[in-house]
Parts: sequence; C-alpha cells; structure tokens
Amino acid sequence: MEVVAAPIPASADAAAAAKALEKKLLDLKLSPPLPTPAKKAAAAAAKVAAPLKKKLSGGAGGYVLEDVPHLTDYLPNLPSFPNPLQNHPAYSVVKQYFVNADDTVAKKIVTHKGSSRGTHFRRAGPRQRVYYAADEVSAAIVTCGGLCPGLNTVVRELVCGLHDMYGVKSVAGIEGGYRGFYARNTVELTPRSVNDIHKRGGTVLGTSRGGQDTAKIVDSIQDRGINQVYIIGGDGTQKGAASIAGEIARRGLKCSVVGIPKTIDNDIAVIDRSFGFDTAVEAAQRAIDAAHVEASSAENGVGVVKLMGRNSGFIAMYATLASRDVDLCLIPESPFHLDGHGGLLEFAERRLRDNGHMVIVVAEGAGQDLIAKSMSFADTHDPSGNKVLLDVGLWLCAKIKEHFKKKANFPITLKYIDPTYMIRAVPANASDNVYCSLLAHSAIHGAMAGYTGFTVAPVNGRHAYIPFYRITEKQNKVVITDRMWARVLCSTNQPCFLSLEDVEKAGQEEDEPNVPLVEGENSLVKASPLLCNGNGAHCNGAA
Ligand SMILES: Nc1ncnc2c1ncn2[C@@H]1O[C@H](COP(=O)(O)OP(=O)(O)O)[C@@H](O)[C@H]1O
Ligand SMILES: O=P(O)(O)OC[C@H]1O[C@](O)(COP(=O)(O)O)[C@@H](O)[C@@H]1O
Ligand SMILES: [Mg+2]
Repeated sequence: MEVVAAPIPASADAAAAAKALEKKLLDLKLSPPLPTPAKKAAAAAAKVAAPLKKKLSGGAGGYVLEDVPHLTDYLPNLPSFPNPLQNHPAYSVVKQYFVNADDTVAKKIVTHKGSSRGTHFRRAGPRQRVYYAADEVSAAIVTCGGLCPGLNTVVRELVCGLHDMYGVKSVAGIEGGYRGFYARNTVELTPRSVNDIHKRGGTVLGTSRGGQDTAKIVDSIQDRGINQVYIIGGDGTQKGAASIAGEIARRGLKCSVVGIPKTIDNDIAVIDRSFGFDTAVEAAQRAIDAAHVEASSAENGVGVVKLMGRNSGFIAMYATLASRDVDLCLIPESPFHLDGHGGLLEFAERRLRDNGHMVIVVAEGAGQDLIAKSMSFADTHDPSGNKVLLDVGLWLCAKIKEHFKKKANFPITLKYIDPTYMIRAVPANASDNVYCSLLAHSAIHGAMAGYTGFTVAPVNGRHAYIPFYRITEKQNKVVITDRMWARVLCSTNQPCFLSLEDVEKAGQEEDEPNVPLVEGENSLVKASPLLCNGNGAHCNGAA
C-alpha cells in the first residue's frame, strides 16, 4: 500500500529528470520549484502551503507504517554520506549504535490474540548514512507559544548535540517565536553560549503567540540559507511547522523541518508525555501543600488552587493524585454543577462539616460554560487564536463565599492560590532535563538522516518520528471514563457530577473501545442508579 511516488532513476538525462521531478512533485501534491521572480509573490499568495502527502505502507498482520517525509521524496538525487558517529570516540564503542533502517515503534502496546498489528511510526535514532555534511549544515532553532520548563534544555542540547555528535558549527537562534524569522536578526548559538541555560526557566530565545506567516518564514529560511529548522512548541506551533515543511517542499528546498513537542498541559496526542509536565506537576504540588496548610489551620478553611489546563486537566489530575490532600478536583473534561442536590456547594458543606477544612484544585478550563451563563462577557482570542478563558478560580471562590454567607453559623475562611506563572517559569527538574536531552538528540539524528516534516517524541517508551498531521489532528484529553480519572474520584471521594448522557458522550470520545462491561457487576451505565446520587459518592455508588 505504498503511496509515495516511485524514485526517479539516477540515469535519466537532465530533461527527463526535470520532467520526472515535476511529475513527482505533482504526485506529492507539491508544485515544482518556482522561478525566482515569481517565487515570493506566489508564496505570499499561498498563505498556507499544501501539507506534505501522507506516507502509508502496509505489512503482514495488519501492520501499518505511518512514515514521515524524506528529502529524497522530492529531491531524489541527493547524495548521502557515512554517518560521522561511526568514528566518534564516545559512540563508536557502542555495540549497536545505529538503529535498523526498518525499525518501527508500535502505537498501541496492548494487543490481544488475533488483533491486528496496527499503526507504527519510524523509530528515532542515528542512521548509517546522513544527507548533510557537517560544514554544510546551517541550523536554526525557534521556541513558540507559552513557556514551559525545559525549553532552554532542549535549545542547549540541540546546539551541543549538533556540535558534539555531527561537528555542526552553524546554529542560529530565532528570537521571539515565529515572527522572529522575519522581524528580528538571528543570534549565534554555540556550545559555550548555551552552556548553563538549562539551569534557567523560560527560553533564552524568547517566545510569542501569533506571527505565523508561512510565506515570510520560508522566505527568511531561504534567504538566510538555513537547511535544518528545529521548531519547539505545542499543537499550534506544530500546525505552523507542518505548513512551513509543506512550503519548503513546494519550493524544492533541501531543508529539514523538525518539530519538538512542547506543552505544559500535556495535551499533545499520541506521545507518552511532554517535557516540562513532570516539573509542572511537582511545582503544582507545592501550591496544593500551601493551600492545605492554610485550610487546615483555619476554622472551616477552604483552599482553592487554580492550575493550568485550557482544554485538558492533566496537571490538575496528576497533582491531585500525587498530593492526596485534595477534596475536589475540577477539570475541563468533566462537567459539574454548583447548586442543588448533588452539586458542588452541597458537597463542600458536607466535607467541611465532616473534616473542618477542604482543598479544591481547579483547572483553568473547567466550568467555562457555567461562568459564561452567569455573567456577560466578550468572546476574545489571543494572537494564536486560543480563546481567552474566564477566571474560574475567582468565580468559584465568589460562589463559595456567597453560598456560605447565606448560612447561619457557618463562617468559612477561603484562601485562593493562583500559581500559574510560577509553575511554568521554573527550570526543568532532573527527569525532564534528561528527557529534553534525548528529544534533542532524536531530533538531530532525524534531520541529519534527511527526514523532514515530523515531530519527535516517545511512544510507548521508544522515541519515534511522527508525521505532523498525527500530532495536530486531535488534542489529548483526560478520558473521564478511564481508570485514571476513577483513581482521582476514589482518592478525593468527590461526586462525579456526571449524567448518563455525559458518560455516554465521554465513552464515544475514547481512543480504544472498552472491554464490554459485565452487566450488573461493573457496568457503570446500566447498573448504577446511584450515578450522581448527590450524596458525595463516586459514580459507582460507593460512599
Ligand atoms: N493552526 C495554526 N496554523 C499555523 N500556525 C499556528 C496555528 N495555530 C497556532 N499557530 C502558531 O503557533 C504558535 C504558537 O501557538 P500557540 O497555540 O499559542 O501555542 P502552542 O504551540 O504552545 O500551542 C503561534 O505563533 C501561532 O501563531
Ligand atoms: O497566559 P498565556 O501566556 O497565554 O498562557 C496560558 C496558557 O498556556 C497554557 O499553559 C498552555 O500552554 P502549552 O502550549 O504549553 O500547553 C494554558 O494552560 C494556558 O491557558
Ligand atoms: Mg495551542
């Protein structure tokens, strides 16, 4: 089921080769390189370039390889060279340093007897042959979107990895996100200049939202002679990177575009986890600890902590599970209600009567529909097109205070902590630092081997090259019908708030079909008349 155009024979004469290249680019839904005068105008008109064509191939037992583009897909006669790592004193002693050409990584690790082998991605790592000579490489690195612990570590390891492993001397930093390509000068990055940046939070390159202008960015790449672009950012950034890779291929440039996924919210699909997430959960922990100390030291103390999580509640969920001091965790994926039987306020009252204090963790994207209903607001977006959220933390605190004010003899002391920017401004912890180094190395090996248009990340523990479209087509979300969310409900003993309809809807969004539930025993939907029974019990009715 190979859908990539067949390679052009090396023996073809110049005219035939040009014709074949044109045909091949058309097959790939790419236009041939444009003549110079027309180039910029046409590129400016084509605001968003055509995506690189999907490369799928099949194998026995339902094996599917979702491969990533290679420069030779549109530049078939590119020369390759032996990988210099063969002679590197540190790496040449490693028994099997190079990965096998056809090694792939399975997307699904849990399989069943008779199940099909499913989707695989190309395994990351150094190849026997590379498509760039060291002195030919002119690399550029850019960081985009929100801050995240580990950005500087990735930048450092890209610079040092290119230099130490492949002898690359020319690495430029693009300042201030995507718009830095065309609005700013570049900064020279050397192993010396990046030596200790991993100890600092933020990004030494600066970052921004917006500024994604594919044509202008590719003009800049072309004008500056950049031939490897490392783009560090979240889902928005990876969409931008896909568009840049498409435009570069359309212009027939020898330039690898590599995405390195960054999201503190851990909401990028397919990959195991994103760098900085571990550090963020650790930092969130400290805010929860503070809220717990405050709440448990006051009469009817309520500690409210707002954590990041625009659309996905992973930080809130993991921080809650790690802490065990949390009484209520609210995430965007799980709807809730305040008033009446089974509502949040009723639960808060009961928890305060039982324990004398409580801690609430709320992800910033939770309850947005409720807030919108209770106040008038203007629907605004940031320069990247992300919806500007209403402050759920302040709103929730106001609602809780209002509720208890009306109660006779029920004074509460509420403390609100919003550690958002403190959490993401810290340097990466040890495990994220190591993770960032491996990501950078995998990215470099992929670019040097001539691959392009891919994101690098671990999938089931092994680093893989994943086509951009796979990363951007869907956002990773907490599955509220999954065991992990059940663990949260179990640890907090909070109401699940869900209606039958919510559960069914959540089930439809799941990636994999569930093993059929045993009716009457573990069947949540059918066997639980206690679903949202309002007594503060879990979905399954256990008090
Ligand atoms: N659909 C898109 N196509 C191309 N570029 C995008 C898209 N969405 C966002 N971007 C660009 O990616 C960069 C970062 O996006 P943003 O969503 O703010 O952060 P993140 O990459 O962390 O998700 C911005 O420069 C933005 O303009
Ligand atoms: O205030 P800013 O800079 O827009 O950033 C806040 C947003 O960034 C986020 O942290 C997401 O960023 P990521 O791209 O790292 O996942 C959201 O949780 C939050 O809404
Ligand atoms: Mg985004």
